[in-house]
Amino acid sequence: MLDKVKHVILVLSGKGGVGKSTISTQLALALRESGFKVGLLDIDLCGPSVPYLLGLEQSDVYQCDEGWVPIYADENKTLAVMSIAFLLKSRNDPVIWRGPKKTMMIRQFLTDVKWDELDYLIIDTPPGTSDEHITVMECMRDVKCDGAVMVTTPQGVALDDVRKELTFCRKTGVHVLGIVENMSGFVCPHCSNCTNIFSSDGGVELAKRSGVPHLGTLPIDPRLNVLIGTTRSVLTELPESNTAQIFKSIVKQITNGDIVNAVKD
Ligand SMILES: Nc1ncnc2c1ncn2[C@@H]1O[C@H](COP(=O)(O)OP(=O)(O)OP(=O)(O)O)[C@@H](O)[C@H]1O
Ligand code: SF4
Repeated sequence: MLDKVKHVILVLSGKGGVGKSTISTQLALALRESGFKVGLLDIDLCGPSVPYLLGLEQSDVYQCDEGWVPIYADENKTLAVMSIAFLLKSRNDPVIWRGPKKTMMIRQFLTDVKWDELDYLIIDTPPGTSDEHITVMECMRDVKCDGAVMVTTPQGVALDDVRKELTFCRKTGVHVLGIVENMSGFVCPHCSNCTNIFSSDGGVELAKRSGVPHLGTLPIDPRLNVLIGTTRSVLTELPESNTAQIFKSIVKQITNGDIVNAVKD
């Protein structure tokens, strides 16, 4: 049930392991810190890691007459979380459902979670352009989805996959809000200097060439990993860091509505 949800934002990546779940989670937390009521829906059947990232693995979800009730990550109920992982007996259980069951589960997840009033619902999707992906996109046609934030690393292989993903979005009619380049350079935990280990600015270039906004470039920041297993935001924990400033800027761009309108026009 998305009728009480004002904005829906998908987080996509062409490839696994590029930081999609980390960005979905920190984006949700950053939106919460900015005063919004937020939901985070993890439908990454390949690796549903949101409960792990937020330290909610032991939480149990239950079903009421109106659907699944999400887990609230805080007392004020400003962050509601639902993940496919909550339905697995153990975090190590693989999701071995075949196509139709997976598809049905995703559809149900998009329609049968009892979200309260939310300003933003962030959806962490499976990577790539698989069947599950197509299902998500199809369902999004019926939902007032603002668009997708695309996550990539700066390397060529990841960028190739993002290119495919951009084409996929165009074909399925999902607006692309912009590209976030992740793991671009390494922030030294001692002196906070950022060193470009691999190539850099690949995401920026791709955004420019594709005519899609570049939302920000995040370095590999080992301090982000300290936040794993908590519901703490980089905005409150590392307020002076470049990483926090980038998340702030992404939130600003998403919430001021310009990019939503720019891509829709
Ligand atoms: N900017 C970053 N700085 C430091 N570590 C990061 C950063 N982004 C992601 N990571 C780490 O990289 C690993 C992979 O990230 P994550 O699980 O978010 O990727 P993913 O794209 O969601 O992967 P999957 O496709 O498997 O779901 C995690 O251990 C995460 O903590
Ligand atoms: S980045 Fe700075 S603190 Fe880190 S290893 Fe290099 S000189 Fe030392």
